[in-house]
Amino acid sequence: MNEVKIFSPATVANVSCGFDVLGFCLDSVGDDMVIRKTDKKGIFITKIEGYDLPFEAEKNVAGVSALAMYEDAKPDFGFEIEIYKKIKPGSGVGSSSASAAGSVFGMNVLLGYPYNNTQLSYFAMKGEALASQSEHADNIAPALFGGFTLVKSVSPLEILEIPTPNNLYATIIHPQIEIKTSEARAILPKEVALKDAISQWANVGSLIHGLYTSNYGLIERSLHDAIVEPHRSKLIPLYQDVKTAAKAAGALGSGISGSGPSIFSLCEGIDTAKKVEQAIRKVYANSDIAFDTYVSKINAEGMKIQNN
Ligand SMILES: Nc1ncnc2c1ncn2[C@@H]1O[C@H](COP(=O)(O)OP(=O)(O)OP(=O)(O)O)[C@@H](O)[C@H]1O
Ligand SMILES: N[C@@H](CCO)C(=O)O
Repeated sequence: MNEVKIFSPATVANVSCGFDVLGFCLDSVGDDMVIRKTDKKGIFITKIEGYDLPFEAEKNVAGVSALAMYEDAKPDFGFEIEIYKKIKPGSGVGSSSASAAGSVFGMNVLLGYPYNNTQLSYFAMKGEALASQSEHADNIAPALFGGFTLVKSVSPLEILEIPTPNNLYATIIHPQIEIKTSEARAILPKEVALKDAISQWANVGSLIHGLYTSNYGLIERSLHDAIVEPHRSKLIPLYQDVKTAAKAAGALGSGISGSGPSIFSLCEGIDTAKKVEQAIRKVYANSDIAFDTYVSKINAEGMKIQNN
């Protein structure tokens, strides 16, 4: 095979209590990418559609992750990358991760699958670091593995797959303002109070238990963030109003998606997810901020090959 077309999904990182460690994969939104072998050695980004992003491999997250893998694999040919970007950069649903993970996923297919998903996550993390100025894999892991993932450690990289309850849906609202991950990280405190840390790790443990046992009530009681949300929520207009409206419409809970500005709500059942969508649309409809919304099943598969 000389060319592979892929769907590279959007993802939600943090999931309220799991800053930098938890994430899940979305089904209804993602980028398309084409990766092709070339006779000329090296990594070449030859097409970018949708958003204005750098073509130089060293300045594009897709190129940085591809170069990291290329230097390890040392093939006697090169790769051309085309990016059809649908996920707005800086939207909080893993735009940079979709590109960073997509390029290495496609290259791995063309190389005959020498790397497993954890090794691919390692290369993708190098690309993600260009965007956020820190190595974290909470968007990359769900994009590559699908479903919910927990990044137990980045060094050495260890990723756990968490089962997804069948009837769990996500509703996303994306206010059209840009928040750069690097800036949203810079405002976070360097130290946290012990009482907040206790509440946070209790919630991470109980959320994982709720996901394993499809206990929606426990998932609901675990979707809290004592550490990051108090700081970042100030960057998102109408954030508390969205949370309140989503809860009143039946959501299990809501939180900042990644570093924002998107806000996710987890819901039991598609009907509730759609009701939540209508409710949160009303919050922003009364403002002068443009927004879009969507409902997505949790994508258990992650990246998809689209070749016939
Ligand atoms: N291929 C790419 N796709 C998206 N962003 C890229 C790419 N290459 C470089 N970038 C840069 O990365 C930044 C966007 O990444 P950032 O992590 O801030 O947003 P995000 O991925 O949407 O957010 P989050 O990680 O919170 O979900 C922008 O500055 C953008 O120019
Ligand atoms: N865990 C990361 C996700 C965004 O890349 C953050 O919240 O900064």
